[in-house]
Amino acid sequence: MNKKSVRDVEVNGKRVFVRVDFNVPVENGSITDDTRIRETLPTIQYLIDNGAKVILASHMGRPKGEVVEELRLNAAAERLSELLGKKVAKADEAIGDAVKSQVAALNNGDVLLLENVRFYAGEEKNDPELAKAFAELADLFVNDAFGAAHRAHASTEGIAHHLPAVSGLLMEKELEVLGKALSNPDRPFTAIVGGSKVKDKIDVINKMLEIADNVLIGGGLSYTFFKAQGHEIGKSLVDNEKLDLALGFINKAKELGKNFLLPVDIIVTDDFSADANTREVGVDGIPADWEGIDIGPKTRELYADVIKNSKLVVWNGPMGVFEIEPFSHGTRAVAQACAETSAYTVIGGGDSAAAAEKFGLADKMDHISTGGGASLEFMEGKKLPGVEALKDK
Ligand SMILES: Nc1ncnc2c1ncn2[C@@H]1O[C@H](COP(=O)(O)OP(=O)(O)O)[C@@H](O)[C@H]1O
Ligand SMILES: O=C(OP(=O)(O)O)[C@H](O)COP(=O)(O)O
Repeated sequence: MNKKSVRDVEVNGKRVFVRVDFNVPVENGSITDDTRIRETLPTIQYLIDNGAKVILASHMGRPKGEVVEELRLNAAAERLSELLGKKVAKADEAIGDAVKSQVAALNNGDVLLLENVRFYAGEEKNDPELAKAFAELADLFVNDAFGAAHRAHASTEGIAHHLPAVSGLLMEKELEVLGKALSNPDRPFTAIVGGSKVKDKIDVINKMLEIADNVLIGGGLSYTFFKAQGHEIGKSLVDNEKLDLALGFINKAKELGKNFLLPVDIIVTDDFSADANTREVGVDGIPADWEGIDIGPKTRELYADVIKNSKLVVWNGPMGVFEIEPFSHGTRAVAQACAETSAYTVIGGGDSAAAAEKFGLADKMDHISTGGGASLEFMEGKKLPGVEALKDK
């Protein structure tokens, strides 16, 4: 990576403002998945061990500039305390005199978590005044919030204009792994793109057609391709405005000599529920009043084979409605193949990460990104503002 990391600067005795992404799922006040908190431990522990005064900041949810009680970061502070085996102080605000006093009271190695930065309207507007107020709390800015790196907000981008700014260790790891896939992939390189909407995945499919050897398509976005090819798709998900684009991708793959695979069979259903009727059909067999909901067994085998013969696999988006058990087999088969292959496997956050977790296969993957939107934008080849703002090496 060409950006400086926390290891490249002196932190001893310094007040260090660390932007993390503690935007974790919470149900009834309890955190249901603390992956994003655990993944920041190397950076926080490094700073503690090296005598920094650690000031953590994060967003949670989308409170739109107002205080929303359920979106306070108290549960995150408690979980972090447990994981570090050390008291983490929690501020009830993110700027202001009370916070300044709490920062002034920090000893080397102490940790303070500020309140949700999105309680301030200036955060998402990247307001320079708010960025300055954050910067005044610290001597150094460390960005470890890969999950929010695609946002140009006051605590991810603005603050970097007022303080020396470097990456944290999680940010560094994410950029290294995803960056290698983009710039110097081991081959055969297979990209798997699924999920619900074509429009969300256009740029990533386009980029993958250019850099990968195999592009496997699944999930709801397949049906736009099928319709573009003239197949009956019944009530399946479709984006009628993207039919030409879908055909364009098929042609582009041919021109570039890429192996672009669409499902060869499909599970269809007459209702979007666990006890609905289902059938396995070929791509020409979707009944007019049914919808495609998962890839079929032949496709599962075909895709698993490609995955097993790859050296690098990048997966973004489920193959079907995996949240409902009878429609989860395609996504499970892809996850299983990713778990078994000797290829280096990268999961691009979001629903595919949730699926791998649900099937108990998460620890068999080589890298699961902590950023859904961020990893997608990165894989599309876009620049991430939270990274661009950091110091070059
Ligand atoms: N055939 C399908 N029809 C409707 N929805 C689908 C289909 N296949 C997958 N989905 C849905 O797509 C959603 C995930 O889409 P998306 O957000 O694009 O993925 P990701 O978060 O991995 O990028 C899941 O909730 C899944 O149920
Ligand atoms: O959870 C997040 O997004 P993700 O689900 O796309 O990874 C990040 O914390 C960014 O949150 P945001 O999309 O509200 O800016």
